[in-house]
Amino acid sequence: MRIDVDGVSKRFGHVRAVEELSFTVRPGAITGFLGPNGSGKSTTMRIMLGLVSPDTGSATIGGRRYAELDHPTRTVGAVLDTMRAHPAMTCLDHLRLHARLSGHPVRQLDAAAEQTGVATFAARRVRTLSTGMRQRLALATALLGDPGVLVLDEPANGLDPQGLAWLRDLLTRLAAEGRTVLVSSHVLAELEVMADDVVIIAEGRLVTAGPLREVLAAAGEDGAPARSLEQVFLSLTNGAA
Ligand SMILES: Nc1ncnc2c1ncn2[C@@H]1O[C@H](COP(=O)(O)OP(=O)(O)OP(=O)(O)O)[C@@H](O)[C@H]1O
Repeated sequence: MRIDVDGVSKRFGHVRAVEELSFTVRPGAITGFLGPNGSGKSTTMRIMLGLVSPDTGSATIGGRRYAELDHPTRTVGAVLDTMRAHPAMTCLDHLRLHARLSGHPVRQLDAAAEQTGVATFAARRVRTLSTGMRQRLALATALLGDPGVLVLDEPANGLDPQGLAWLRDLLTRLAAEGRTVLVSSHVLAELEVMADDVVIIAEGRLVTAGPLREVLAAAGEDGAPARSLEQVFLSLTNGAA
């Protein structure tokens, strides 16, 4: 399923968070979503998930707005920066609760816990988790519905090098299964290794979007591609931070 962001604008008071933003995210690939702090990435992702309504434009998943999806949690899994998990609950109880609320089968819970490594600390209470463990639990929650689309806001946050390698493998596998994977991150070196496509925004507006290789080639000089995604990012978003 494709994600289509079409002419989206959103203001919060006098802050223009997103301005006339349009791009698509294709299935079967990892799309890196980049932009300086405050450039509108989280707002755009929240609009995709129906948590924020745009002033103009629309964000659709497989042609439908989130609120119009027949089975939202079976269609889209999300990791947002603000996962609410009760600190006194164990990871297993947290997953059970979410699975029950959304009507997902128990076998899917087991699969999500295995895939994310949560199975190894399922009996721990949420308040005792490290940042990386919380990220894994958030991902497991997102995967409960076996969704075809994943919208992940900084899932690499707080992961150690092993965690980053694990996340890269997991997302690569999920995309290879034909899922649509949109992932925001400030870890450009990591995104460069795993992303097939990139969408770069600054001050709420699109800077560039397309296959990573083409974006690197277009930003290069004298016929040679740009050296790194970081180089492209810094030159294209210069002064926008
Ligand atoms: N609920 C809100 N009320 C007021 N302003 C908001 C709200 N949500 C976001 N903003 C503002 O909108 C702009 C875009 O914020 P957003 O969180 O979407 O950026 P971001 O690219 O995800 O940033 P970061 O990389 O720092 O997470 C910022 O100026 C932010 O302060």
